[in-house]
Amino acid sequence: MTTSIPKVRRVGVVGWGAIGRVVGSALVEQTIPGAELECVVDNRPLGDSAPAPQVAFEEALQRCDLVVEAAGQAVVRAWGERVLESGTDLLIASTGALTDEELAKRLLAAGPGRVYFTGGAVGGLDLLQAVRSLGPLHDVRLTTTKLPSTLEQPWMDEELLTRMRTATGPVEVMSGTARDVPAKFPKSTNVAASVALAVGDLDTVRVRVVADPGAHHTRHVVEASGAHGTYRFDVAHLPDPGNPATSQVVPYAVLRSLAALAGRTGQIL
Ligand SMILES: NC(=O)C1=CN([C@@H]2O[C@H](COP(=O)(O)OP(=O)(O)OC[C@H]3O[C@@H](n4cnc5c(N)ncnc54)[C@H](OP(=O)(O)O)[C@@H]3O)[C@@H](O)[C@H]2O)C=CC1
Ligand SMILES: O=C([O-])CC(=O)C(=O)O
Repeated sequence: MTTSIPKVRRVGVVGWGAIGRVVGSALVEQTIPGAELECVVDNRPLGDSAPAPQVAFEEALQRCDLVVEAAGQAVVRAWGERVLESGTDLLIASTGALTDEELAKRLLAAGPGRVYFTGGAVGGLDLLQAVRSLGPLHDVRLTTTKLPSTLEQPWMDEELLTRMRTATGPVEVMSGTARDVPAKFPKSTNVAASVALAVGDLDTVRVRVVADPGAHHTRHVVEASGAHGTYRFDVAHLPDPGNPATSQVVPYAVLRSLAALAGRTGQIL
């Protein structure tokens, strides 16, 4: 009998921010058996603060067999297909990029690398994806509530900005579908696209974005119903102290995804 030597995934982290730093540091500390940090890609020179070589994206494709995108939707658009065509797998955090359905189709068709999406800040996606096999979900709603400052966008007019800045309670800042909302809040509502990915339709998912000065926890409530049941997932996360637009749990969701990709046994799939 021959014993096969498990392959160690050589991981490149793109984006050395709230998510990337925690993911990269955990990989260096070998908390994910079968995965190690090979290199880091970021806009800014990181100097000694990165625990692995900082390289250009092209070099990361030579060195890695798995790239974690933790930089933003623009990076998925600019690099997604090239990563996959180079034979490197890609784990995406900025799922909001999938609201571009042409891009989503191209990513799913590209290879030989494989594309994956982390569940990120929202729960229940596995169950919604399973339920979808029984038949479509007719009514899917997501309500995301965050601190007003994390939701301010360049396209907002003075009236809305003033309303958000002077709010003493919850203020609805946008309602729309998972097709519209992640493009308007690219760093803050990727969860809407993640829910749409699970239920298989951007337009079915109705999204409300609420700014609340009392939202010391970021809250995502997913409610769904269909012929086979009703579902409700309600999460409240502490925000990352350095980047309150991102919940503290998100890098750990990425690490869980990496553990599954590295073949960790006992993993909940
Ligand atoms: N699925 C989910 O639940 C969630 C997804 N996200 C997604 O993850 C992304 C990262 O989140 P987070 O870590 O909190 O963000 P941060 O802003 O803390 O970090 C992102 C880092 O990526 C860098 N970066 C941006 N563009 C590029 C580029 N083209 N090439 C290399 N580096 C780049 C940024 O540099 P600079 O600042 O100079 O631009 C920054 O250092 C978010 O933009 C969001 O799209 C976030 C939270 C939840
Ligand atoms: O971290 C969160 O709670 C959600 C978030 O920023 C996103 O969906 O982009």
